[in-house]
Amino acid sequence: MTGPRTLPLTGAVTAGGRSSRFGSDKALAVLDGQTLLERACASLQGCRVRLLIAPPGRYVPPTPDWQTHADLRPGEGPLAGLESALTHAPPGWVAFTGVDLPWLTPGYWRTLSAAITPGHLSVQATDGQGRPQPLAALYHTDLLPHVSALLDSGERRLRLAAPPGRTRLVGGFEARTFLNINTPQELTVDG
Ligand SMILES: Nc1nc2c(ncn2[C@@H]2O[C@H](COP(=O)(O)OP(=O)(O)OP(=O)(O)O)[C@@H](O)[C@H]2O)c(=O)[nH]1
Ligand SMILES: [Mg+2]
Repeated sequence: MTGPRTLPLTGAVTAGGRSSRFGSDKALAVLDGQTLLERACASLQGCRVRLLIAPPGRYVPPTPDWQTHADLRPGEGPLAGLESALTHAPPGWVAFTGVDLPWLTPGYWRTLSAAITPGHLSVQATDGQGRPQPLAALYHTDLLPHVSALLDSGERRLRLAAPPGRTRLVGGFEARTFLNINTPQELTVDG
């Protein structure tokens, strides 16, 4: 899936995990004829720059225009994946997600992009319970020093990547948007 580069963002898919709950590499698990990695990348195909954050050589990106970059500190979780994405992205906004949210769409990212406002450094969707979704969010590259400082201090929680006062929250999404695949059973639940 190619199409016009309509989103003035860097798209980044973090795929450096071990899929320990899934039992095999969940990035390569298939849903409706596409791997989870392909589905995540497809939602971001309209971005100007596309980054796959994973060990080089682990995956063949869905199209050749995805640049693969390793973590700066491997094995530390998605917050370290975000650090690598913010390091390798050109200055500006990064649409960041994982491989395990198979129902994200280009329209999802357009909605978050439309909510970018001066003074904010992150735009995050909220689910039906009002909880922010940091694994399918926009982050500004200006957050890099903050994210690196968190990691330096031993912090690993992705939800701390953006200070609440600098985060714009957006609600109103369909429930299945945030269905997250951690086990093979979750893949068989129809979104
Ligand atoms: N770059 C990078 N991405 C990661 C890392 N750990 C997890 N991820 C990615 O972050 C997303 C969500 O992580 P998890 O659901 O915890 O995935 P996981 O760590 O592979 O699975 P579990 O081992 O079951 O926790 C997935 O896309 C993972 O590939 C990491 O150390 N580095
Ligand atoms: Mg994990």
